Amino acid sequence: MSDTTAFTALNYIGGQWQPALTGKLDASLNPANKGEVVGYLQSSDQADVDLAVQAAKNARIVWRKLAGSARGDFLYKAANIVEQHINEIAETMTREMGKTFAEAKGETARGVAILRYYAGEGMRKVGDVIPSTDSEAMMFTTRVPLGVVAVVTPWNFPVAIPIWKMAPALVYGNTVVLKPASETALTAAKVIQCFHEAGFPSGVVNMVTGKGSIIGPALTEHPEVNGITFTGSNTVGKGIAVGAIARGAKYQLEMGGKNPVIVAADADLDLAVEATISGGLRSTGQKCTATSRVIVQNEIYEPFVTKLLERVKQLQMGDGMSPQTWMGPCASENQYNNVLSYIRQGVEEGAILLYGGGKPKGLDNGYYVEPTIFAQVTSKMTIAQEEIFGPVLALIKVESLEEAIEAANDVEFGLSASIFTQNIGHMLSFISEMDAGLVRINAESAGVELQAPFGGMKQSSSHSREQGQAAIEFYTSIKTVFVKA
Ligand SMILES: NC(=O)C1=CN([C@@H]2O[C@H](COP(=O)(O)OP(=O)(O)OC[C@H]3O[C@@H](n4cnc5c(N)ncnc54)[C@H](O)[C@@H]3O)[C@@H](O)[C@H]2O)C=CC1
Ligand SMILES: CCCCCC(=O)O
Repeated sequence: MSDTTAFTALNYIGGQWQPALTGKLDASLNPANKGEVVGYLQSSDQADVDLAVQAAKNARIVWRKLAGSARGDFLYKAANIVEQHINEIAETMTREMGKTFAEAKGETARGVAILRYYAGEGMRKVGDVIPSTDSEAMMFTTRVPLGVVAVVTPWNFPVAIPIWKMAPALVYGNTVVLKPASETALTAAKVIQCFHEAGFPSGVVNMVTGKGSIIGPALTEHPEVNGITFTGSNTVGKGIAVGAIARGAKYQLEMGGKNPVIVAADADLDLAVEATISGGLRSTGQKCTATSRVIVQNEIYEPFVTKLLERVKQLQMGDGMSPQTWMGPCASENQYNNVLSYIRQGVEEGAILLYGGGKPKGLDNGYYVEPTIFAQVTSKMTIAQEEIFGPVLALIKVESLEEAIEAANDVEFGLSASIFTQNIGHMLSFISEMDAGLVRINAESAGVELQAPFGGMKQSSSHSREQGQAAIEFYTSIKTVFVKA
């Protein structure tokens, strides 16, 4: 791989880099510097998807017949190559979607760790021996891959999410076709190049880029695609589920969040403030696990808000490539407009704009939105119910802890939730009563660990789990085997 100047990413099909049959390109733009073209991606259509799926189907048998440890060795090689190119991949990520270079490096390092984790999974047991009631028979379970898996991913973690889907899919014997978000297609191409250099057999790993509305359904509804793993918005995810059910394909959805942090009266306020800032505003609030609702007990509301405002005012916005930058721009013009629209709606519905709400001075050349804090937010307001996916925090004041947990649960989502308290009773009540897939005590709502199950409840998920050893449940099918001599 060369430097990170503007370049054109090709599709990767059957072990070959190739242009889309459409002959069309789309531009990938830098949200921190309007008009800067980071590079170009293939604007593919159904015919390109058909080629990729066919290549993945052709590679199935060879790949499945390898031992898990042999498949894992390819992942170890890919991990080493990604690690060697960490700066180039991270810079491409920052220039494509705006997160700071430090965060992009951290995410890429996380991708390396995920690859190594799943490489090791190739050596672990996959079934159980179960005693049959027939004493002359043997019964056991084993697992088989789904076949061809479609991997459809969003722009907010353009390295970690594709890898935490592809690595388990591959080590458990599937072949994959990746469809990355167009906004971060060049970053995806840099990662796929690492898989290419690792020497995966042709057709095991494929990537097709283009408009989600065009090649998304072409891939997820393709009759030769056996499984679909998706992360992104609820709107798109539910559409994928309908198509998958219609043709009996297995699917996995991880979608939106509206994650609360509860600050109890006995909380360590400095810790709670730092976690609210980090969990809510890092990556410009564009994490599905980001904090967006801040539920504070009345007794400490004023000191908490005073500390929060003091800290928010210190945050440095700017181009993610600048070492001074703490928070970059929104990832795209579309995301920027969405966030500003929600801010307007918050004001119109009567929330009090305590801080931010507009464009930071001197940063007109990018899609920047100030860190924004609303007060006097009620649970039924749009900004308390809908996922904004931007640097916007909604403060909700409550009297009791019971009221706090009730407010925390008063949304259709259930991905991640935090509480700050020293009281073990409060912790146990929160763990038991909070309807979320990730519940975190005295820790921010973001920052999941790769070895643990990840996923949401309610409308955040299709209720499977990714990451850790939980991932095997989606990427394989169990066979119960009965053998009589
Ligand atoms: N729960 C989770 O783990 C995560 C959820 N998200 C959610 O995703 C959203 C932001 O990410 P976006 O990329 O904008 O989401 P999105 O849903 O617009 O796109 C996600 C992926 O789906 C593709 N796509 C678009 N239309 C499609 C269709 N009709 N059929 C198949 N694929 C299609 C896109 O090209 C992209 O690759 C937010 O709502 C965020 O909360 C994002 C990251 C993680
Ligand atoms: C798609 C959401 C990824 C969550 C990553 C984190 O909270 O560390």
